[in-house]
Amino acid sequence: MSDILIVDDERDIRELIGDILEDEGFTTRLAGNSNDAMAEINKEPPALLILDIWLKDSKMDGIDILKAVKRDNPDVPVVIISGHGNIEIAVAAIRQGAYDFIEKPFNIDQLLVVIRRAMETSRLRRENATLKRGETRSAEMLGDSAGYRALIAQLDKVTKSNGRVMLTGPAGSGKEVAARYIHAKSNRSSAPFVTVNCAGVEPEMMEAMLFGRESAKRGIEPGLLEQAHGGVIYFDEVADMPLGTQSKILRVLVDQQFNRVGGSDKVRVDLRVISSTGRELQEEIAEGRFREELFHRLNVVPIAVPSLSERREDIPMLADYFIEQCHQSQGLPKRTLSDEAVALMQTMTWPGNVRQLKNLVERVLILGEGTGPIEARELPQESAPSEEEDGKVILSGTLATMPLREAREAFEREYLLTQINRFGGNISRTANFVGMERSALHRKLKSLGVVTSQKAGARVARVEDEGEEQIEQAS
Ligand SMILES: Nc1ncnc2c1ncn2[C@@H]1O[C@H](COP(=O)(O)OP(=O)(O)OP(=O)(O)O)[C@@H](O)[C@H]1O
Repeated sequence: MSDILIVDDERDIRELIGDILEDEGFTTRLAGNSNDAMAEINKEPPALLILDIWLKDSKMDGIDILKAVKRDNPDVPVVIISGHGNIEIAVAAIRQGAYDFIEKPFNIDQLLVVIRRAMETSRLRRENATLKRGETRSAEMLGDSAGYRALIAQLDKVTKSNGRVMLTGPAGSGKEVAARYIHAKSNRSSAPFVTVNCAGVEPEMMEAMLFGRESAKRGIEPGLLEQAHGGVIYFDEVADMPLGTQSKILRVLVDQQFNRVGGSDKVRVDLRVISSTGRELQEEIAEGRFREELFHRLNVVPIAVPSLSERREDIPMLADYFIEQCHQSQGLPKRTLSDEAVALMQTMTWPGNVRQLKNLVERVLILGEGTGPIEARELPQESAPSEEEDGKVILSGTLATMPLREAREAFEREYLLTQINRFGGNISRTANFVGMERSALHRKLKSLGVVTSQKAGARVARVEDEGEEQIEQAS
């Protein structure tokens, strides 16, 4: 597909451009007014449209044609030809979705560079759209909890604007999924969504990757910014962007244009920028690791993505969804979750958030026992509470699956056994510490089936009906 439609009311110009492009191996069609142009487009949308802004003897001017094309054939790149001194109109055209503009009088090399780049970007965009179709399932966003619904309400508010969004939240909470949601619901949804993994790229490679490269030997290699033209660029973990690159990105945000590495021509891009961070950017600024000016430019609309522990109600729905995904993509058994397994999952700590849940589901399905419901014993038992959870009670897996009365008894038994052994079996000190009368503690221990005994010089506390020593030796 290398068919280019050239629309210009000056016959000499359209024929000149046509001849140049034919010499370069493109097929061209020509139109001298808006009626002919629209007829050609409706007959067969071209691979590229070169469009003069001012069209004499026409019902529509170039901007009207541009709008019609962007409405009906948004994938067709449009290069505007503008008369000298009409730069504002050309910039307005870019806002309407034109790919780029060239000013009359133009030289042939300049024209060819712009056209090749437009064709290349359009090809990448089609490829990206194909990839995206395959990816849409994984970008699906699920939930029904209050925290999730509040997030969706905020995301919905920003989809129709062009405002820069900063998504904050812990690792694996779904920041990228949220960014893809904004893109999919915006009027840029048919244009690319390009992720820049700021943490995963060597600082010295970052600029070539973002801005592209230009050299006599290898020609033009468009970078990610160019590939995202018209769409969304997502800076994942923006705090990891090297300081030098931060300054350059700041310039791009101010000027809306940049040079490729090794190139002298300015490249213009129309982008919506979404960034994410799991770190506190104010701290990074205070430490001199993040540029404050860039922060203010990127942080126009801050949106917090809740951690999984702030939206525990969503866990069953998410787990079912991941089971279905594993079944579809890897043929793993489509198991259900037992009530105990759900209760355990809803009380566990999830430092890795939704990603951790997804990985856990996959692991259980791979290693699991048969095809029946997933049982609590197949899930990892909670390790010691982390420091972050300081002061918060972490339920052990078994406790979480019991009715309150039993859970309370189990807790009291465990708690008192621990205290008695901590105080070397001394009931008075234990009673004093736990805040009970000595006699009341005795009665409590009895009702819980805990006996204390002197053995080998140390007092040990154990649960009577299990007949098993809970703690081998008190200190
Ligand atoms: N609401 C959701 N519904 C369905 N899947 C989700 C949801 N949130 C996250 N996921 C899945 O969890 C995984 C992690 O999500 P994502 O990559 O968006 O997190 P992140 O916050 O961007 O992580 P990081 O900060 O580590 O890059 C992905 O596989 C994603 O598909």
